[in-house]
Amino acid sequence: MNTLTTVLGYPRIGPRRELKHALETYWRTGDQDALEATGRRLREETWQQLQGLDSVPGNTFSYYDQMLDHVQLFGLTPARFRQLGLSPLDTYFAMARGRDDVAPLELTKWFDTNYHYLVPELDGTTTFGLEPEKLLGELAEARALGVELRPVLIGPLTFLLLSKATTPDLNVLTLLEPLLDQYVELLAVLDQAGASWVQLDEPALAQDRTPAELDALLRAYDRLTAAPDRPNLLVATYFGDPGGALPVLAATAIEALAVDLVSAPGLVRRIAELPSLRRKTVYAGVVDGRNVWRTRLGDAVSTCTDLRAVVGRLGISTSCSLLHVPYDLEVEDELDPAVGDRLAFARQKVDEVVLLGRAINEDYGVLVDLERVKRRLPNESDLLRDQAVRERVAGVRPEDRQRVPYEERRTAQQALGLPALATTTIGSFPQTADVRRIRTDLRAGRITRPEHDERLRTEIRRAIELQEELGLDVLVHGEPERNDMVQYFAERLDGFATTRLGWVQSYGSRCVRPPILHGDVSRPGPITVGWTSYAQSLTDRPVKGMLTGPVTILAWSFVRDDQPLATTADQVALALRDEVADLVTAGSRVVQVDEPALRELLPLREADRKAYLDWSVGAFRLATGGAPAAVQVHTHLCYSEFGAVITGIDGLDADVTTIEAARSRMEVLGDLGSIGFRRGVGPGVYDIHSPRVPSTDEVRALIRAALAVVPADRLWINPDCGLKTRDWPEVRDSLRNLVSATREVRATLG
Ligand SMILES: CN1c2c(nc(N)[nH]c2=O)NC[C@@H]1CNc1ccc(C(=O)N[C@@H](CCC(=O)N[C@@H](CCC(=O)N[C@@H](CCC(=O)O)C(=O)O)C(=O)O)C(=O)O)cc1
Ligand SMILES: N[C@@H](CCS)C(=O)O
Ligand SMILES: [Zn+2]
Repeated sequence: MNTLTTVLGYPRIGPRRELKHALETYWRTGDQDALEATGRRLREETWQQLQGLDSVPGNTFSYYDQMLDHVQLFGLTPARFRQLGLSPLDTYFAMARGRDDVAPLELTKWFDTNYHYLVPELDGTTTFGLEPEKLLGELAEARALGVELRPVLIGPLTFLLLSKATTPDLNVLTLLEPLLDQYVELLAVLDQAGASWVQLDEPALAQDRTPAELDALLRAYDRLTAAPDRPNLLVATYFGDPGGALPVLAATAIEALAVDLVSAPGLVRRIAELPSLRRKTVYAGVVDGRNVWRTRLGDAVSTCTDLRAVVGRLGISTSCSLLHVPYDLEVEDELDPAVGDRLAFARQKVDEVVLLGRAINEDYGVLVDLERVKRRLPNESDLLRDQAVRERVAGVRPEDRQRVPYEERRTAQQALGLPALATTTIGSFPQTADVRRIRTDLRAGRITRPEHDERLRTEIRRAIELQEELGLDVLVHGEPERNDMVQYFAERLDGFATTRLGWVQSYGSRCVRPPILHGDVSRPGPITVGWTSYAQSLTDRPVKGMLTGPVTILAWSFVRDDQPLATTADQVALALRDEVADLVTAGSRVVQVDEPALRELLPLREADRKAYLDWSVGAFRLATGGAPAAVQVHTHLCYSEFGAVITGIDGLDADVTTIEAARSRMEVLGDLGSIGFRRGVGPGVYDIHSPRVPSTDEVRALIRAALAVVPADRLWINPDCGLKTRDWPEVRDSLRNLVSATREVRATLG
């Protein structure tokens, strides 16, 4: 039987971020026709690019987020949005972005990736419905172009487990049966509409699952496969080994299973032990959907050949959706060929899948081509090696990761003269179109480097003046010189390459261009010192030096896979350690090292977490361990639930930790309390994800809630995260309220 080819999903933001631009225009002008036309065009282009595959995934397009699409699909729009009386599209965007006094759905990390999804809300009164118009419209649209789609849905178990119970004590699994009623109906509707396959994504199976959850999985797929009118079902597991869920799925009557052999190559052996899989199609996810290295095609062919021997029918696929990689390497005309030749983006990965399919189907000519491609791949030892960096990492001593005890530092830092409930912000100020234009103008040669620098200094002056006027205690320079908090550093470190158009969706219309960490990392010279010193020269108040930490730099880059992440993290940490030293020499008394992604890289399974926290916390401490006692080290975390890394956060040993908390109404305080966190902490009191200006009353209430857990001399008052996505008027008003609420509460302290 011939081997089948597919990919599990595709990017949707557009090769030149067409969807981002269309969305932001729509939010400004309300031109729905233009937005829909862009959506249609992007879908058509995607289907064209996927034509060479045996099965083309559908429903990979979304105007904002696939989980949010399922909220509408299953009639789960919370009442506070329905009451707004908006059109379906505007209701959808209201859930994503909030509106006036209506808070949006929570935004959180999609597993251990840098993609963020909106969290569906469930409560004791939840009832499900079915609104399949988007899915049906797309099927018809594709069919008119001669393309048959395999609609991709989030599987029922993952959907429930990723949702949030908004009433206490609701076990979301109790909603499985009524939700399955809707899936059964949906399958019938899709069957009726001519879909012969449906893909159900169950990435939650890569996490530890309880027996009750595995039982729910069995019930779910027994029920779905027993549905009278349904397409064939492909269940996709990815981001890791599905563990105990593998035999459960194998025992159900699903027709096909997709497994991620990049993150879990050992699965081939486990699959061989399950005779029921000899009657199913198994898709081998051998092309990495999350990293940009070319597939080692020869190795992939051997893996696929091994798998083919133990399953009913072999399929070849990507390890997960290609949502997490950029569109097309071909447009990257500025990449060093020594790096570029080792890469494959989404389009190239589709070609790899097609090529592998042909090779497995015994086309020996293709195998010869494969070998040629393989030979062109540089040998791992050709990676940019820097002996000095390797020796320095090898020479790191435990004391390099250790500052003097906190109490000694606290005494030394009293020289900063900060009040109780010290106020600060997280770093960035609005990255307006004008600020971005400064960089674009330099790049296009419209302004000179000195003009560029002067315009940035003007931005810094504006940020410092505002902070002084508002009366903040520890200031920031506002980061106007940075395109992105990771890319900026990557552009200034050896061992990284950056792309021109390698955009990857982070959330909604927001994108990032993850740098490519391809060799040994070192710092040719100071990176941030000039801007920070300039800002400090404008004020007597302390200005924070502002760096991105080693774990976050790794998490938000595409990282070499030929050595342990721990080694790569230490290389980055040493570069940052030198930057900290230079900042201190230039007069910085406070240095912040952001680690918003500390939670993100946390392994999905408990058993792997300790080792991760050891090296990640160690890298942060190596970056900051050289700071003298009198220098106050801050760190900042956001975008996550922190419970699972709370001991890691403690282990960072930062003097002050600012952390997202406003959206979750200070949930993190419970976690900090549970470990007896004893250093400075700033739980966010201003939700910066929404344009809403928090009132003084609101901020005061959050400060009071925090004071119940953290004493005033260790409590910091700050927003949840940086202000780069906000406008100046909102920022001014919000920070004014933040400072006045703080002053009011301060006045009541004994
Ligand atoms: C904190 N977050 C971050 C994550 N990952 C990162 N790598 N960085 C992060 O900051 N993950 C978790 C969160 C996710 N949050 C965000 C928030 C905001 C953005 C964002 O705003 N992204 C921007 C792109 C940023 C950027 O690289 N800008 C460049 C390029 C600007 C540009 O678009 N230039 C145009 C020309 C414009 C002109 O005016 O002429 C062009 O090149 O065509 C820059 O500023 O120089 C976005 O627009 O989406 C991301 C993640
Ligand atoms: N210093 C960064 C942290 C974002 S997580 C900022 O303020 O944007
Ligand atoms: Zn943040």
